[in-house]
Amino acid sequence: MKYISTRGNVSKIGFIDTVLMGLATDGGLLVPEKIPQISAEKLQAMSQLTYQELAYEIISYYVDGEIPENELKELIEKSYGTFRHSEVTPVQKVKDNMYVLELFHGPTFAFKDVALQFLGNLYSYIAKKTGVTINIVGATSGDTGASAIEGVRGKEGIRICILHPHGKVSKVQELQMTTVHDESVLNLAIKGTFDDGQRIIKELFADLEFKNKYHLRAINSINFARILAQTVYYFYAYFQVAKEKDINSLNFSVPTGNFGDIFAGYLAKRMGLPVGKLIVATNENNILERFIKDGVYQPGEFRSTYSPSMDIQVASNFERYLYYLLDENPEAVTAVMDQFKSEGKIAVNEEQLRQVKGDFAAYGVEGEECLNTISKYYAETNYLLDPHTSCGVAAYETCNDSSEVCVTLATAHPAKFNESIERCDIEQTFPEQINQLFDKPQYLEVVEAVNDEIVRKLEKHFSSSPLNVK
Ligand SMILES: N[C@@H](CCOP(=O)(O)O)C(=O)O
Repeated sequence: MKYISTRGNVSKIGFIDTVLMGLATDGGLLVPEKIPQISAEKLQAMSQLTYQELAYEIISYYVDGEIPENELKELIEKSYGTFRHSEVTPVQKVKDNMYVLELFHGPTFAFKDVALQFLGNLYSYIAKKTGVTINIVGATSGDTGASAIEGVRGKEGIRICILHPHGKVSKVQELQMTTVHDESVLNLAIKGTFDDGQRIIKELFADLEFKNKYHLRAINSINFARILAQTVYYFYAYFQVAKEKDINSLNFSVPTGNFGDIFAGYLAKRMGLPVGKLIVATNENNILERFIKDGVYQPGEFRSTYSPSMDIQVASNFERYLYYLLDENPEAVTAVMDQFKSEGKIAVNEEQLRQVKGDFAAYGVEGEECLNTISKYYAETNYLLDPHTSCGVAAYETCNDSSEVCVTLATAHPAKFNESIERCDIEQTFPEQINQLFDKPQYLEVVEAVNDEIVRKLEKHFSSSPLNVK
């Protein structure tokens, strides 16, 4: 399996180089040259596997022998050994034809752990095998940061710096990131939005001299390994639902801001998983919803919402989808992305819009609807949704036909967003790991969202005492 850039100027690199490169050196995103196809017989055989066995099968297609079988199995075992649920990502039936896929049983109570426990161990493995330096920079709207830090903290040869928007993440998200006291971890709270942080990260990666000098690595979903690890739970959910229901295909409703999680579902579908509708659930920051409905991709005004992890205007993985929408033509992708840079918007033609509507449905939750959905499901089913999952459920209610079976991705535990849960007059019990955070000191620096200031901080952090790789 080889990987190429959506913009055509990186070709035929292997899996480990793809992980290390993060953002493609031509500014595009890395994708597999060919998407592996899984036959119906193979799917049948996979349906009986444990989560870890399934992860091995799926990830193997993409690693393609670059990591020996026993070592890859060990990486996977280690990554999911940290989860609190034996099934890793269990499926719960909430109503007839309506399930949730609980992705929050990892160390930081968010779906990001599924990929970042794996990526953290993978980086550590690569560092030990090859001696390369792993200096991670990432941007977060709340969940990726804590999960990435948890994935790499204490691992030799790895340093990490996370940018988060100051005052725009939940209290628990902030504490999860900033109570980690470790010389390899730097938390920068930027005076700006997640989009500012994501733009800065992409600009740093595009500065190849800086990227190479400081060995920058990505943990955001611009890194293909993130998408890959996230495809596994779509397969797992399908097999779990198929055990109790006769289904020909399954719809998924996916709360998404950066388009990574839904893109993983799109990839699973293209690999051969019988996925029906992929429902994009957003909040008032609804660029994705507007694109899927009208074919125009144009950032709107930033809004702080009850679901802060999705407070995103420009979705990183959108370019990966564009690549497939534009018939895998890198010149066309480059032209469209150049147009986006110069004009601030992209518009697809009618035929392409038909294709988009065939691939996705979308719904953007406005205002109190998020809280009302939490209250309604708590009252009717006793299931407590976090505000992002609530957007997913509201989108399911709007876009799913009642005869179709749908799984909504429960992307985080409600304890991470008590600010919203309290507004519903619901008192929840915090898991002990979250309770403990409130007594700890915090370590963070507040900075302007400007490249120079962040570059200075990174230079200092990444030049600090060398971290030994054993
Ligand atoms: N919602 C994310 C934003 C970053 O997305 P990623 O999937 O590219 O890491 C967050 O919680 O940080």
